[in-house]
Amino acid sequence: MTLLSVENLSRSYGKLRALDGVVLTVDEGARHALIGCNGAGKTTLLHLLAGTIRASGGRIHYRGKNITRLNPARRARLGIARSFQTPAVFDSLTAFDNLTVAATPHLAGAPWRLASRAAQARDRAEEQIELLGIADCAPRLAGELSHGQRRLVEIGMALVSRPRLLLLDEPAAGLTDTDMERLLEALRQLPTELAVVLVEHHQDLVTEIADTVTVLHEGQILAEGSPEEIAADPQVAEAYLGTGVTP
Ligand SMILES: Nc1ncnc2c1ncn2[C@@H]1O[C@H](COP(=O)(O)OP(=O)(O)OP(=O)(O)O)[C@@H](O)[C@H]1O
Repeated sequence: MTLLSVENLSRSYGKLRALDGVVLTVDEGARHALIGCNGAGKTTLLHLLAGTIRASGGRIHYRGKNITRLNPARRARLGIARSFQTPAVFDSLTAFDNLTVAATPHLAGAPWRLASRAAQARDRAEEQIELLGIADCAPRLAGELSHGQRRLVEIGMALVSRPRLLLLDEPAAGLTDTDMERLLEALRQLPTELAVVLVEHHQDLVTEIADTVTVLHEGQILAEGSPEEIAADPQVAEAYLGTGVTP
């Protein structure tokens, strides 16, 4: 079933068409990767889906509702969560407290029932820490964690809201091999009903995680298919030629 559909989406910066007439469908529970050379428009598309920038044209529908003009907070309340290229965590809080803080705005119940909400937030944080396999990080200050651990904490912060759509911007960027293995394991454990859209340069991660890959080139969709189809697509290879990168 379709969760997200993007029609003719465009974004300009002055005269530059960073994104130009993009059409995209993401099903419930999909694992959808966005790839492309530097400057292809991947992060722009992710920002547009999260609502952190406005579209110059086109529409975004999420669960049948037109969300094109909704701000990020309203999209978050509808179940759209995201991570950033540089992990956005509170350095002076423990990993556990980061997740607890992130869970709090998403809890049901009257805002004045503070004790009950705090307990719920801690339960959610605990559950997520367990699922992501980061119990060793939980009592430590986020500022003292490795880049890869901070990345997992940030993904945990997105997941405690129990989203239906998770947007990940280059989750593997700058990770060591060990952290990469932890990230892959965490992504494999994500709930099957959760849809994930990820921007990623790391080919192994895309092949392992994605069921659909969309290739962006100069703001437009160049190709879409399974990771195997994309790897065999001569147009895609051509687009990457001269960049020193293979898809
Ligand atoms: N705030 C901005 N102001 C002006 N131009 C921008 C802005 N943000 C992005 N661009 C331009 O829009 C185009 C698409 O950028 P975007 O960051 O979406 O590409 P990308 O595919 O994510 O690249 P990368 O892999 O390097 O992160 C680029 O030419 C970029 O320079």
